Order: sequence, then C-alpha cells, then structure tokens
Amino acid sequence: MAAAATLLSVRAAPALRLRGKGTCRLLSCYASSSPPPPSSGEGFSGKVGFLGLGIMGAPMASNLIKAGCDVTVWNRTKSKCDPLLSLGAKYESSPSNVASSCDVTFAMLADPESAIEVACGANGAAEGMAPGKGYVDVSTVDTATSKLIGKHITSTGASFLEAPVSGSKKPAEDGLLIFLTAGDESLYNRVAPLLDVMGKSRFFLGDVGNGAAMKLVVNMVMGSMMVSFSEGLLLSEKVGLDPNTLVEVISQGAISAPMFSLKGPSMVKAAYPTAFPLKHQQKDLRLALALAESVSQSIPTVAAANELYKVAKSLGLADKDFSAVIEALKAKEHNSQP
Ligand SMILES: NC(=O)C1=CN([C@@H]2O[C@H](COP(=O)(O)OP(=O)(O)OC[C@H]3O[C@@H](n4cnc5c(N)ncnc54)[C@H](OP(=O)(O)O)[C@@H]3O)[C@@H](O)[C@H]2O)C=CC1
Ligand SMILES: O=CCCC(=O)O
Repeated sequence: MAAAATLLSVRAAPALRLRGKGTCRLLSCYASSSPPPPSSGEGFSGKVGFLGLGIMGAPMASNLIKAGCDVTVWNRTKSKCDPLLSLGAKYESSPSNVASSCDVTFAMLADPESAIEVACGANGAAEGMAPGKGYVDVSTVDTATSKLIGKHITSTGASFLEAPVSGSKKPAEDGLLIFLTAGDESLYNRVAPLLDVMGKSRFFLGDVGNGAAMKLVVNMVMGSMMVSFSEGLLLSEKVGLDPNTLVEVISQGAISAPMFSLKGPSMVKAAYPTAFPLKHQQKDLRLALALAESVSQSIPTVAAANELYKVAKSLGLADKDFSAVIEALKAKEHNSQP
C-alpha cells in the first residue's frame, strides 16, 4: 500500500524554459509567475549557492548564472571556480560561508563521502544553514547518505531536498537534465524555476531516499547496458563484422538508445573522452548492489557488470569515460589466451 502511494505521488512537471529571455527573467518568474507554495515562508530572494564544480557542477552553475541568478560558488580545488567567476559568480571560501550568504545552496559532489564532508563536516554547509534556507543535494549518493545529510540540514531549521540527475555532461551544458527529487515539497516548489533552468524535466518522488534510490536503479540499468553493448562490439568484430555497422543496426531497432549511438563510434576507435567517469559508474553499481541487498533482491547481471568496472579501474581507467569498461573485456580476453 505504501509503495502504491509512493508511485501515485510521482509526477513529472513540464519544463519551464527561461533561458535566452533576458537576464532578469528568472527573478521575475519568482515574483510574478510562480505563486508561493503553501507554507513556503518568505520564498527565495534569488541568491543561489553552488558547491562542487566538476564535470556536472560547472555547467549547471554556469546555466544558472546565464539565466540571471545571483550565484556564489565554492569548489575544493579553487581554480575550478575561475570560469564561473568570469561569468559573474561570487566566491566564498567554504561551504558554510556559501550557505550562510545564500538562500538556497546546491551541491554536486563526487560520492557519499564527499557529499557528507561538504554538508556536515567542519566548515560544511550545515554550519551556514538556518530557518528559511534550503539545501539541494544533486550528487548521486545512497539513501542512507541522503537521509544523514537531510537530518543535519533540517536540524538547523533549514529545508532539504535530494535531487540527483539523469543526463550527462552534454545535457548539463544544454540545460536538459532530468531531476529525481525527494524531500521537502515546499523547497521543491521554491527551487522549481532553478531546476527548470538546469533541466528538461523533474520528478517529485516523496520522502528523502526515493530520489537516491531511483537514480541508482537507473544507473544500474545503464551500467549493465554498457557492458552488454561492449560485449556485442567485441563479438561482432571477432566474427568478422564491422562494429560500426552493428552500431548503425542497433540505432535503427527496438534497442536503440542515445547512449549507444553517442558512445559506439568512439568505443570502436578505443577513445573514451570523459563525460561520465568510470569510477562514478562503479560507485553507482556498488551502491545499487547494497540497495538490492537491503531488500534481498537478486541482481546478478549488475553484480557481474560491477566486477568488470572494478577490473577497468585496476587498469587505470577510473577517470576515463565509463564506456572504457570495454577495455576490461579486452584485457580478460588477452589474459585468457594461451
Ligand atoms: N558526469 C556525469 O555524467 C554524471 C555524474 N553524476 C554524478 O554527479 C556527481 C558529480 O559528478 P561529476 O561532476 O561527473 O564528477 P567530478 O569528478 O567531475 O566532480 C566531483 C566534484 O566533487 C568534488 N569533490 C570530490 N571529493 C571531494 C571532497 N572530499 N571534498 C570536497 N569536494 C570533493 C570535486 O572537487 P575537486 O574539483 O576539488 O576534485 C568536484 O567538484 C557524482 O555523484 C556523479 O555520480 C550524475 C549524473 C551524470
Ligand atoms: O550518472 C550519470 C548518468 C549519465 C547519463 O544519464 O547519461
């Protein structure tokens, strides 16, 4: 019954496109187009913090700035702030300073450890939080991590929303991400115009943990698909077929996926320009396996795929694109030859 209720509460909101319509468009949207949600208090004045400016965080923050938002950034490696400062962002020297100077703060961190450190550690965002403020964690983490961060943030009187994203580097640059949100619904409504600047759709999934779980399920499917695709490319070549033709054939049929068409041609050339780092895909498989374990669900295909990503990491491919997992299959074949 609870599961059914959760499913029924899922909804996708149509994207509200704001870019390219003048620099004040976003702020005026708060003022005139979006009625304040129930019990949303004062609403946000438009001061937005962004913590974590990696492959995903930098273009997401950049789109907020280009939409006219007043953005303050922080990144562990300070030099990664420079391109955002050139676009007009402000800088603060710690997550707590960003949080205390902003109305809503987004965080896009590598993994559960960094997400916890930045939110809950010394000089972390929670130290700068207060009633009326909001924290939106868009990192991919497990449900327990998200709940822990949510507890720290809400203990200050602030609101918490988890909002991991589907979509990679290019959708982040193009403002076409898919947000999988859960937590404080008032905060969700308040930040909706910001999500719509960075993304093409958003789902509100109920309680904290549901967004993280949805993201892990999506990424475990993706990680297994990539392994299966890699096996197909290698087998086609071995039996004398052109793997480029396989990519073309797949693109026209029922198993067509943008991922195959996008990554296939470079995989055939053994080139793996990083959009989604392999180390993050392996992290997501590890977290998905733990999620499945928590409900005694068997996911043997994912377990096998995870082993290959671990081999790929051991080959030094952690920072390459996750499509480099094909190299783990090549290495296995090489090692098994007499
Ligand atoms: N790339 C992709 O296609 C997608 C990624 N994701 C998820 O989004 C998140 C970010 O991914 P992505 O941008 O690709 O990753 P990157 O590796 O490019 O960026 C990671 C960010 O986390 C910061 N970081 C890492 N460790 C720490 C720490 N201990 N303390 C403070 N900051 C830290 C990095 O700082 P520094 O610069 O100092 O290293 C950097 O800002 C991950 O959870 C990933 O799984 C989700 C959807 C798509
Ligand atoms: O977490 C990364 C997801 C990448 C994608 O959705 O293309």
